[in-house]
Amino acid sequence: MNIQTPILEVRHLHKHYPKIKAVDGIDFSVPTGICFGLLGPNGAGKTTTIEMMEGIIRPSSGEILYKGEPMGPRFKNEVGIQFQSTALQDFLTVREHLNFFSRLYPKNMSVDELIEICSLQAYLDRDARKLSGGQRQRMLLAIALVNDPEIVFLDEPTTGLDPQARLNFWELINRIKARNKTVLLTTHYMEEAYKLCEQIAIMDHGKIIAQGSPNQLLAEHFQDVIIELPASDFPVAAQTLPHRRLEKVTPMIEISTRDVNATLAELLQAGASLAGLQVRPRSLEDLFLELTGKGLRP
Ligand SMILES: Nc1ncnc2c1ncn2[C@@H]1O[C@H](COP(=O)(O)OP(=O)(O)OP(=O)(O)O)[C@@H](O)[C@H]1O
Repeated sequence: MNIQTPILEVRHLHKHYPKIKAVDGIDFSVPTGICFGLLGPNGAGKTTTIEMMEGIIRPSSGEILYKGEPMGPRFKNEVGIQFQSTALQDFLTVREHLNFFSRLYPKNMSVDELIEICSLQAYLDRDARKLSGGQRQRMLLAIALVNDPEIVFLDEPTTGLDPQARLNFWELINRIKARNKTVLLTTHYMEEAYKLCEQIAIMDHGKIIAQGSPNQLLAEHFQDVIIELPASDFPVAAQTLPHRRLEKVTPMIEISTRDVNATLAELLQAGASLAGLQVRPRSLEDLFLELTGKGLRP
């Protein structure tokens, strides 16, 4: 493989159902060794896209290339897919699951390595049905890695996990990346995408509406920063500042500014208390809202 050849390339990909264009002509490429995030609101077409890339459903038209060639048996041997928990066998322990799935592939990562990477030491003899959400996701990740894949597909792997379990899972993804594996991730969590992904593509209505590195996209779309302060501290005299109320989320006011000093001076002059004030850069969540007009809540 030429060093420049992306590990995966999607060209003019469509998936049309009788009543909907689930995926409507998308193009992107995934360089080797990065974490690539596919983002979008509910129904955007992420799962349909990822399932075509995994070879689970057939595109209506377009093509997907693996290492520059149409997907074939080589791809099947070199891909790892994190299954949903329904793929687990009743009554088997974590160790038994890893042994069971390892035997299905000619090429393996050793069970000891899987245990180490996915931090499963403490649960090896536990019945898989008795694992917490975070522990189950770690075991499913280990199963996705049994064939020592070059590319790993993770479809919303942290949905429903508590913040600590999500943080633990991010650490595992970083361990996988450190082994030069490519990760294809879908997520509803913008912070997750920002922390893990070198590149993202944002989908809506079956199309890609933005793609690039998170920081590059933020720089392209925003030149301002946000000043946040409690709505109760926002004086009437400052209403001319460009602001928006977040009443539905928190009783806060967000003020967009390119000149923080000038805006702070204006707020003080209008009699605002700055005690509860925060200044933050624009986030991927802001970008997502701006591009799709929708909040991201799993
Ligand atoms: N087999 C199918 N038959 C008909 N319509 C489908 C089928 N699969 C998906 N769709 C529709 O295609 C659109 C895209 O669905 P998809 O599951 O890919 O979205 P998504 O971005 O993964 O959403 P979510 O974040 O909710 O998982 C949706 O409107 C969905 O209802």
